[in-house]
Amino acid sequence: MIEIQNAGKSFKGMTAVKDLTIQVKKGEILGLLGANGAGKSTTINMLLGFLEPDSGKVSINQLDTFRRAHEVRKMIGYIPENVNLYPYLSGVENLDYFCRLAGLKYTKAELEVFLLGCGLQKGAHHKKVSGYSKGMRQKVGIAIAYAKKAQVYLLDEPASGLDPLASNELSDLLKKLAAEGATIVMASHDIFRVREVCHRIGILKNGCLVKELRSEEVSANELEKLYLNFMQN
Ligand SMILES: Nc1ncnc2c1ncn2[C@@H]1O[C@H](COP(=O)(O)OP(=O)(O)OP(=O)(O)O)[C@@H](O)[C@H]1O
Repeated sequence: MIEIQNAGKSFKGMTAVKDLTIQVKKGEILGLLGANGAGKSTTINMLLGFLEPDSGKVSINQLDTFRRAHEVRKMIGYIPENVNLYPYLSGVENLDYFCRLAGLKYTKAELEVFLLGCGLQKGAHHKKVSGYSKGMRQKVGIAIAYAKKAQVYLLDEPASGLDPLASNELSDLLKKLAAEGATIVMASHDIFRVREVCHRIGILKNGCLVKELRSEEVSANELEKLYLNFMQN
């Protein structure tokens, strides 16, 4: 369970996140929408324990994400917009390498099951990652988190630059992970994708949560109107 309670963060006197309170339960997907500079990445960086909030509390499973960063990060899978992998290693070799770094050793067959479970087709498993599309690299990134048995997935702009099919596959994968009990936060500019994949949506503006709603409460068009209204006023 993710708990952000009245968290604030400024950089050189400039507010990035202000009095932010959000909870995300096990099995839930929260989408964070907001314009450039709204505070989405700062929120994710506080959850990752890279940034200490100036005020308030940020915790995952009741552990302070900054003070207990080492323990907290073991529970987290972080998937940035561009997943960094070793280009001259295959998908299986990358997964094996990152699992070993985390102290986990799996057989080749087990690694392949993780990759398949995250949607990477068998034919790609032993090909060099340098030839992978962005969507394929993302699947490996998620497989790394999955193999680490991450309880929390934090995704920053995951659908950006993905073609509709890859983006749709990513949505299905996130829904599957949530159904298995993962807690997921996804920062995005993609209103339609967020509406489609997330259970709840938070709209950030100038570091403040200006609106929180359940996806089922609005159609994609209504969400877009609502979002634009907040951005313009
Ligand atoms: N390390 C930093 N040093 C100084 N200012 C920062 C730093 N990180 C973020 N900021 C500022 O904090 C504010 C919020 O930035 P943040 O990156 O969290 O927004 P965002 O919603 O993720 O934006 P984007 O959609 O462009 O990624 C911005 O004004 C940004 O310039």
